[in-house]
Formats: sequence, structure tokens, C-alpha cells
Amino acid sequence: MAMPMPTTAEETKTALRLVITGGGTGGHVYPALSVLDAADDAPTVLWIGSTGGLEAPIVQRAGIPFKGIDAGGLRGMSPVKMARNLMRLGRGFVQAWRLLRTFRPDVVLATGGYVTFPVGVAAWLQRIPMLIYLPDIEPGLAVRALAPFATRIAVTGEAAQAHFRAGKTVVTGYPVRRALQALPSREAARALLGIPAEARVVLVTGGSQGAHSLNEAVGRNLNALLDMAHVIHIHGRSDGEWLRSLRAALPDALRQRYHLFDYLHEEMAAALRAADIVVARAGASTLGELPAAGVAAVLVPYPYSGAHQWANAEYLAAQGGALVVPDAEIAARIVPVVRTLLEDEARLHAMQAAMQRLAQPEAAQRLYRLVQEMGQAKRDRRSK
Ligand SMILES: CC(=O)N[C@H]1[C@@H](OP(=O)(O)OP(=O)(O)OC[C@H]2O[C@@H](n3ccc(=O)[nH]c3=O)[C@H](O)[C@@H]2O)O[C@H](CO)[C@@H](O)[C@@H]1O
Repeated sequence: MAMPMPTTAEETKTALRLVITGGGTGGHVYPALSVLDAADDAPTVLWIGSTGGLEAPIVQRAGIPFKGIDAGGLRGMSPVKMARNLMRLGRGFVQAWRLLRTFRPDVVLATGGYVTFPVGVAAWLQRIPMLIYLPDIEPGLAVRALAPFATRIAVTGEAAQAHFRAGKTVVTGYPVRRALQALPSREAARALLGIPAEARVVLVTGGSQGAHSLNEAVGRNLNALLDMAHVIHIHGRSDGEWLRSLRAALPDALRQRYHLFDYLHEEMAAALRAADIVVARAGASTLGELPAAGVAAVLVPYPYSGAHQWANAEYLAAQGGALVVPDAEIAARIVPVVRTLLEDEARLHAMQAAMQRLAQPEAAQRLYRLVQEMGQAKRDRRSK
């Protein structure tokens, strides 16, 4: 998704100037890319992320100019490391200040991660309006700290509004990549991935960084899973070596049914759309992407970062689109749970339909309209 750059002096003068800041994990990057997908007026964009963060390659791959600044977390670490990260945030603030002074944005969109804090404070001091988008129902530390500096706060669902000052929030839904909405059918998605149209397909994904316990659950039960379905397995940062060895040792017929990847970029939309069932962590994206794909889910919340993934999973389960399995039980339960769903077609279809009812295809447009309105208000004030 290359961002069209203004070509004439006139366009440069009139195009909306937008700074996006967010990073640390994919969950803070894809929502902003989806908002840009919905931009219909060719804004001039600069992304400010963290130096060395995983967001840099994803953003640059999308053709968006990227600048890294110093940033670091402050939670659950030794006092020495915390002091070092505080200094990094201080340096990051100076770097952000200079970038904003040079780029002169009309508006800042912040989507989460520690890097947003120095950028947001610098923007506030320079009187640049800022929209925070919170993908999760519960805000993390960076978003909580940043909220007082925001002009507006957009959220995925009503439950998130309770965490912020009344009147500042607006419910937009979770913005989903256009590619996911554009795929015409499950069969078309399967054709893209080389999977037969009539196959049963299970996608296993541990979010943007992968999940070791999901990888173990697949590895330990590989033959049983492949007897039932094609398995698209995205293993993430760890476990690639032993999983590739397991795959190599499979009999030919089963190996062809095991689609193993470390990470998917553009093909992620096809993988979600191709699946009958997704077995996944319950990061914020599940609230938007699983409904957009209309896929039934078995959700395994990440157990070590508070309860917010449980909140996401239980919400989708309460609406009838997902089952929730605790992390410690997934290795023992992945085969019976997947089998039960595949064998009960009526139940599987009911879950898929329930998921589909939660789709909010307008979310990205809603968010971009807010960005435009806030940017325009700033321009109007400037020209007075
Ligand atoms: C362990 C942890 O704390 N995870 C947090 C992190 O998760 P994480 O970074 O995994 O965030 P999400 O689950 O929200 O989003 C993952 C994104 O990565 C994409 N993707 C994933 C794999 C792949 O191969 N290709 C690809 O494109 C997915 O389609 C999705 O768009 O940020 C989320 C948003 O704040 C939080 O809700 C999660 O709790």
C-alpha cells in the first residue's frame, strides 16, 4: 500500500499532514495501516516509531516514510533498566519534538506502545491535536498516561469508554485491512494459498509475535490435526527449527496439508479468510479481523499480561463466535475441540454467522474521518 505523495506545489500545500505513532508490537501497527487504507485524499504521512522496533519493516514495506526515536517500557523491570528506559524516553521526547517541528503535522494519530508517549507529549506542547485509537477494551500503561494529552480517544467497543473522561471518547470499531474485506470468498482465499476449495482448514496463529504454547499444541498433535484438516500454522519468532523438522518427517500426503510459516504479510488476509476455524491468541485484532473473516474461533488468551485478552475472548464467546480454552489446557484439548466443531456442521456455521454479525466494515473510514476533521480544525485555526 504505497502512499501517494503529493506531486505539485499546490497539492503539497493542501494535503493533510499526518503523523502516525505506534509500535512495539504488530497490534499497534496494523490498525493505523488500515486507517490509511481508508484515506481517500492522499495525506502526507510520517510514521514515528521506536528505533529497532518490529514496526519499522512493516511500515516501510507499506511504503510509508518512517523515523525511529528512542523509547522503552517501564513496567515489570529492574530499577536500573527502568532508569535507563526513562532516559531513553527523555531522548525520544527531544527527537519527537524536532521531528514534529520539521514535519509540521495538522494532526497526530497514536495507536499504542511506549513510543507514543514522547510523541504525544511533544504534540500537546506544540498544540497539535492528537487522536488516540485504543484497539483493546482495556488500555495499557502508555495509553493511560497519554490520555490526558489527547484531543479525542477512539475505541473499539463501548466497554472501553469507562476508562476515560466522559465526552472525550468515540466508538469507531476495530479498523480492518482493506485486503481482508476485499477477498470475495473462502474459496478464492484458498486458491491464493494453494489449498483445495473443498478442504477443511484450520489456521493457528499466536498474534504478531507468535505463541510458544500454541506451537507446542500443534507440534504434539500434528498427525491428528492433519488427519482432520489442512493446517495453516504461523509460528512467529520462535520454534521454527523443530517445527520445520517435524514437517519434513511427515509422510507426503500429510506434509502437503501442513502449511507452516514464520510470518505472513499480505497473505495474512487470505489465511484468515481461508479458514473454517482459527485457533489463536486473543489480541485486540481478533475483535475486528475474525468478524471480518466470518470465521469460528478457539481463543487461547495470553496468560501473562493481565486479563485483557480474556476480556476480548469472553466477549467473542458471549456473542457465540468463539470458544475459550485456557493456555495450560490447549495442548490436551486442541484435537477434541477442533474435531467437535468440524463434525458438527450446524454448530460451526452458527459460530461463523455469529462472528460475521460483529463485523464493523466502516471502522477504518470512521477513524479516518475523525483524523480529517481534527486536522482541518487545526488548519482553520492556523489560517485565522
Ligand atoms: C502478548 C501481548 O501482550 N499481545 C498484545 C499485542 O498483541 P499482537 O501484537 O499480537 O496484536 P493483535 O492480536 O491485536 O494483532 C496482531 C496483528 O498481526 C497480524 N499478523 C499476525 C501474524 C502474521 O503472521 N501476520 C500478521 O499480519 C494480525 O493479522 C493482526 O493484525 O497487542 C495487542 C493490541 O494492543 C494486544 O491486544 C495483545 O494482548
